[in-house]
Amino acid sequence: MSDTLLQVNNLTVTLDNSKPLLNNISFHLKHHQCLGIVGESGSGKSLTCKAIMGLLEPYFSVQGQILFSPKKTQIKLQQNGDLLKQNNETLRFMRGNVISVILQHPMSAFDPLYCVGNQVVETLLAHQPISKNQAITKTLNMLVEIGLDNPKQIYNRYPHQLSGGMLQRIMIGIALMLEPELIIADEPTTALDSINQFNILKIFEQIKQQSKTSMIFISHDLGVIHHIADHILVMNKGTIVEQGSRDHIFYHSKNDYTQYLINARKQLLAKFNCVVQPNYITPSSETI
Ligand SMILES: Nc1ncnc2c1ncn2[C@@H]1O[C@H](COP(=O)(O)OP(=O)(O)OP(=O)(O)O)[C@@H](O)[C@H]1O
Repeated sequence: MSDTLLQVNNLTVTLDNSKPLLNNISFHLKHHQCLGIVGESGSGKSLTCKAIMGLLEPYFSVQGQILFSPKKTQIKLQQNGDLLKQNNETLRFMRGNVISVILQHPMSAFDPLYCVGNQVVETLLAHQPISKNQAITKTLNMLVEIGLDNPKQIYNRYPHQLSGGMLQRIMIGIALMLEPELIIADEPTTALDSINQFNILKIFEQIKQQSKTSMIFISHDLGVIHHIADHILVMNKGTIVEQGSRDHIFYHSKNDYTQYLINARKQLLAKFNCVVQPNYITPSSETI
């Protein structure tokens, strides 16, 4: 069996016959690997993931192939597994069961009128053939696993009674409980304060170490990508300007745009260090 989970070939997304928003991009993701996608705002990171999820609005014109080869045979995909050619029913099944997405603003993913525990249980029941009691037990266990104390209390809280970091952990917990083959995390730490960012990154690192699922991790923050990704795509204006292993991108890239992003990050870090440590001297090779 091939070790490639996802193979994107010449994906082009256009709107109203104007300049492509995604222009002929190709990349792949291996099973159990984490692919980081980095680039400035508007470079096409989210559109790429929406295309994979089958969530592009119908007014976009899409060309190319998104070949998906899951190991679990829960579903028979048509046309070589090209996600652009599956029907809506298959795509609906895939979302959650096979591909899960974690977004930037966890608050918007929860219904403010119901306590979070019930929402997790309902999601589980919609996807797995288990009883309500089993779903409740699984939910309480999950809350402990993602590091939240007092799971029974958290279960009965409404979304507005929990912090963004707690809700984001619960979103990740839900995604993991559904045991998808691919998790797409679209800027999952961007809306969080730095302590929560750190904690959420630790959870993603654990997911990687357990190596049960493959991941696409989108961020405009090179520090985050450096932490988590095995392989990296650098995007700019709808194209992939460079792709390669983490070491290649961070330590051996000759690409001007990649260099520009890395230098911008280093300068920011040096400025931060100067502020918190007045006697700080910038080393010639500041780390990411
Ligand atoms: N629904 C839409 N309708 C029209 N244009 C869109 C739509 N969604 C995205 N675009 C355009 O496609 C381009 C890529 O957007 P995309 O959201 O993928 O960028 P991004 O790299 O994810 O940026 P950010 O980091 O700000 O989320 C942008 O020029 C954006 O304006």
